[in-house]
Amino acid sequence: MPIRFSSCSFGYRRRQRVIENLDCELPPGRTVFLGPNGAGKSTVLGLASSALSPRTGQVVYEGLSSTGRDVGAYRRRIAWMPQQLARVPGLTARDQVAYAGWLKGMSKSDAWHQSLRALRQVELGDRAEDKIDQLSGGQQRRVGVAQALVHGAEVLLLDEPTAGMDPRQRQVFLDVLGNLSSFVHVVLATHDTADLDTVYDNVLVLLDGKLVFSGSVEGFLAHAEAGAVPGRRADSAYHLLTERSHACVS
Ligand SMILES: Nc1ncnc2c1ncn2[C@@H]1O[C@H](COP(=O)(O)OP(=O)(O)OP(=O)(O)O)[C@@H](O)[C@H]1O
Repeated sequence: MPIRFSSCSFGYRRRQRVIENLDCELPPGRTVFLGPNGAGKSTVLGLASSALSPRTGQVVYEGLSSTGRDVGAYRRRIAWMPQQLARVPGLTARDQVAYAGWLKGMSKSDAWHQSLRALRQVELGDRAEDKIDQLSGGQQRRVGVAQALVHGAEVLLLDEPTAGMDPRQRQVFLDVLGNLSSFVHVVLATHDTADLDTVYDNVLVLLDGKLVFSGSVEGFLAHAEAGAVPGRRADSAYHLLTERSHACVS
């Protein structure tokens, strides 16, 4: 599936360069996207979703460019859940999910029908008729995942979906990920390295807008300190990779 970045640069303001000449692929399967605050993860996901347009270079998914005349077809195949969910107060959870489907080009009746399926997928079928602002923060994030799932996209880009979830909600969410069809590819930005080896296939690590690691979970964990206990290997690998790369950059 890969979403391919070719010589991509992007900044939010003139002269700002958050991403510079990025050449990389977001791989197929389940990918966890790590990096410190401000590394540029949300920016990369925004570019991959086509919500942001690169200043130079291009982002391509299966021959479709994220900008220009391909953008509609590109967006139908890729779903994005940003960190800040756009909630419409007064709408029910189901209205909100159906609306997201309609925005992606589904007919009203199809979006309405599929919205309940998507809410059931995130275990919120019984809350479908509740107003969105009556749900907890973690439940609202699961509604956001349902919005990403409603139109049957091939790629889900999820930006810190488990932020603010309690351990039970987080487990529900991880089960949802585990139950997705193998035809759905996921790239998930997070600071959470727990259960990395049981949930994901691939790891990306971004630092100052540059990828300092892209590979399998096993390849990533091989960077851990020799003595790291099993539950700490992911943390150890992350810290060693980012510290080493910082030393190279500075
Ligand atoms: N709307 C914006 N306007 C100006 N600068 C921005 C904007 N959004 C992000 N930035 C800057 O771009 C850089 C990358 O931010 P980004 O949100 O992509 O990082 P991140 O890795 O997702 O961080 P976090 O883990 O904190 O969510 C940061 O320096 C940030 O200050």
